Amino acid sequence: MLGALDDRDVIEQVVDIGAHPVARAGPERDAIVARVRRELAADGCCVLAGFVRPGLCETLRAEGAAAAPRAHRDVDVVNVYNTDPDPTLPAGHPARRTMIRGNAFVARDLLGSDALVQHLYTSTALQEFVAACVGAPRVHVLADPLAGLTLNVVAPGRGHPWHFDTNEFTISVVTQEPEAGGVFEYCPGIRSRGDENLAEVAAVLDGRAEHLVRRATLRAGDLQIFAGRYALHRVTTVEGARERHSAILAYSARPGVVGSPARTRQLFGRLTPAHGGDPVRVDGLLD
Ligand SMILES: O=C(O)CCC(=O)C(=O)O
Ligand SMILES: [Fe+2]
Repeated sequence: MLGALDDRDVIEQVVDIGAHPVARAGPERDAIVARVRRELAADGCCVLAGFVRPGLCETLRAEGAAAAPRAHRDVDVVNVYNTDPDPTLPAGHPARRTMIRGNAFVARDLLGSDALVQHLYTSTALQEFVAACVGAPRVHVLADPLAGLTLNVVAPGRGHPWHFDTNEFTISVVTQEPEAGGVFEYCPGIRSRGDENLAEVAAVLDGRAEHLVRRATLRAGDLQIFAGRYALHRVTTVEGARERHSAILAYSARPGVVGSPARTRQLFGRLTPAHGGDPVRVDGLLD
């Protein structure tokens, strides 16, 4: 399908670089970076529509669909922070609100080492572009062999409930659209490094804060850049017969980021030797 891939070629072969000239530094890439930064500053979210070449969208979809049965499909009871229940917290605290997590992740090591999305994830050119977009000197793939790159599988009748991400920024590509539902909803910047903003988080969970909720239309092959550590977000219930699949490419400005053992077990049902050490964290928030 793709010839031998030198790193820079990945972007040129996979991305519709006519529409999105992001492969090399220069004025054209700068213009896209400026747009992404504007949208991230205003909204915490930017969608580059038609990022993947149309001819490769079916490859991405088929590779995802082939991997989807390997998702860890435990239906969990979670809170927005994905932390353990803490009965010492006051009754109105958002961490005490539980939800059903109906989505399931395929871990990176089960996606197929030669899948298109693996090449995209490790592409230096994509990382340079992402770093420029998020204003970091560079970004790193996670040191986590499971969570760095995942396929998020949301089956009909299920949703991915409100949550915050562990990493500051996430890049994602829907690889298979649902027939209906499965909408990405988010509340940009609802919390910050120093402020959990518990009252508004609770209001969103209670459905009392529609004014804070935005919706992104994500079509297969679009690239979404999303500031998910500080934005509460979810995928609404998928309707119709088809699963919703999205590839989640997690990067961090800090090297060595690995998920906590508890979260890793929750998401993937297992640990690897990489999950033994002291986790590198980017802030002191609840999760
Ligand atoms: O599948 C998506 O579009 C969002 C997934 C997400 O929020 C996550 O994996 O943390
Ligand atoms: Fe997320």
